[in-house]
Amino acid sequence: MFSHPHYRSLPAIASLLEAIAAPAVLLSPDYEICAANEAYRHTFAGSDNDQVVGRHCYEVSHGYKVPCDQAGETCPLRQCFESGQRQRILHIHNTARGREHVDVEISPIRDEEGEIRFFVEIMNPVQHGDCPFEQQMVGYSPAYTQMLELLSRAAASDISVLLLGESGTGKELAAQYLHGHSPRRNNPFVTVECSGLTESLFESELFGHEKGAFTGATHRKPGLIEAARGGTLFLDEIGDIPMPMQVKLLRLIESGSYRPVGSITPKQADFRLICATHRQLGDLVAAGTFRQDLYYRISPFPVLLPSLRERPEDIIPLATHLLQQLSQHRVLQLSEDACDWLILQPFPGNIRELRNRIERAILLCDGSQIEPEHLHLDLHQFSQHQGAHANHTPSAFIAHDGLPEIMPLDQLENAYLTQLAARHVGDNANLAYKLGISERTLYRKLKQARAENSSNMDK
Ligand SMILES: Nc1ncnc2c1ncn2[C@@H]1O[C@H](COP(=O)(O)OP(=O)(O)OP(=O)(O)O)[C@@H](O)[C@H]1O
Repeated sequence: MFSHPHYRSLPAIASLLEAIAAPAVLLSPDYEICAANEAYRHTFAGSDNDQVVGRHCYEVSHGYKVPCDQAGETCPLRQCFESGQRQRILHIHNTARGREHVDVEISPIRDEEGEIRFFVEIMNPVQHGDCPFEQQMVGYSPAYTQMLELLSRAAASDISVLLLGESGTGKELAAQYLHGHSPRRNNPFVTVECSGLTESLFESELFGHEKGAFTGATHRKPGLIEAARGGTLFLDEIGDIPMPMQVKLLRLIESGSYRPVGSITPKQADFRLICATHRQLGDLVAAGTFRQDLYYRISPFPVLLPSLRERPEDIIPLATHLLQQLSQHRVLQLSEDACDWLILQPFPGNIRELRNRIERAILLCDGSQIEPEHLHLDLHQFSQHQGAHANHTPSAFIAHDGLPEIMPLDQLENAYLTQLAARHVGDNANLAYKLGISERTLYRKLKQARAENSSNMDK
């Protein structure tokens, strides 16, 4: 197979591959694996060299029968061949440990005439095996993979990252990921929750204060900037910082120095900045409530975290991961019905809402299988009953103070079900799930409610 003159240097290149700690292969332009290092063999085929050499990379890494670009993915080898340059891309590989995101880096190897003869491909796992379980990020959808690729590109540098996304999409976890994959990972990761901080508290918390700086300052207190020295400062909900504090933050970012409250000597800061917000900062700038200059300073590398609605295929892998994480002393699994129910949910609270549902379901489930009824309990239903979302609440029986009028329970149920059924036409199965009853029971109750309503009208 390797008798062609181009393959003469193979043994030398193969032994060079062993000097690379990450999984690495030598590929031909026809996607054939010509040599593989120990780490690659261990990751993809146990330890037997013959199981990978001579096979196609797309077959071993992905289980595909055709190259990645013909399977709807970007193929790094093809891109490298066409551009003649090193390429980097995030791919999901089927390893012996399961599906994993890997940062694929591929470089061309040329002969004396400058023709590309081989490619060296190095695969760095994106998630370190030593990452604590609760900090592991799960997801395989294209929207999530694109986001993860941006994070892994930004992680190695010191660039300021702005994490944008709805509440519960994983912004704080993404900030921890950035820190954990950065050269600063052995130094502190310090979170500052910006919403609700007053100006004076913000200043003394962030910059620290000297002894006697204000009444009650009985000793010198180092601020969070000092605590983050050499590490990462994560400003969560930065869109909530009032204007006067924005000026101070801007000064800190621009000059890299700050003065503790009550001190005249400036101190040098040393942190990598990550900010997050669920707000549209552009709109806040337009409305004049967020400084444009600060916006530009914090957003050289914006990353948008997709909502769960945009990645429905990740709901079950996430639910399974959270179940494993939260039920450590029990062996629990999701029933098929529970999975079917979960993927129908809109999840306005994103992964945090999914997590809350799983956490409650673990407590409500006595057996070993989580069923839809364990997942139903819904905060929105409570708030609807409290009149918080009066537009979703059957108005006929809600009094001005938001509480239901006192009326016989069966009438209340009839009125409630009649209005719900009118709003969910053709969606009885989902409605029954949400109400925690079978579809047949819902049908029976609705029939009864309609009969009673019409007999009341006849009276
Ligand atoms: N990709 C993921 N894989 C597994 N768990 C995740 C993932 N993303 C988020 N989570 C979990 O979802 C929950 C919410 O995440 P996180 O607190 O990071 O969201 P957030 O966007 O910062 O929310 P908020 O805007 O409300 O502060 C956490 O329990 C987190 O561990």
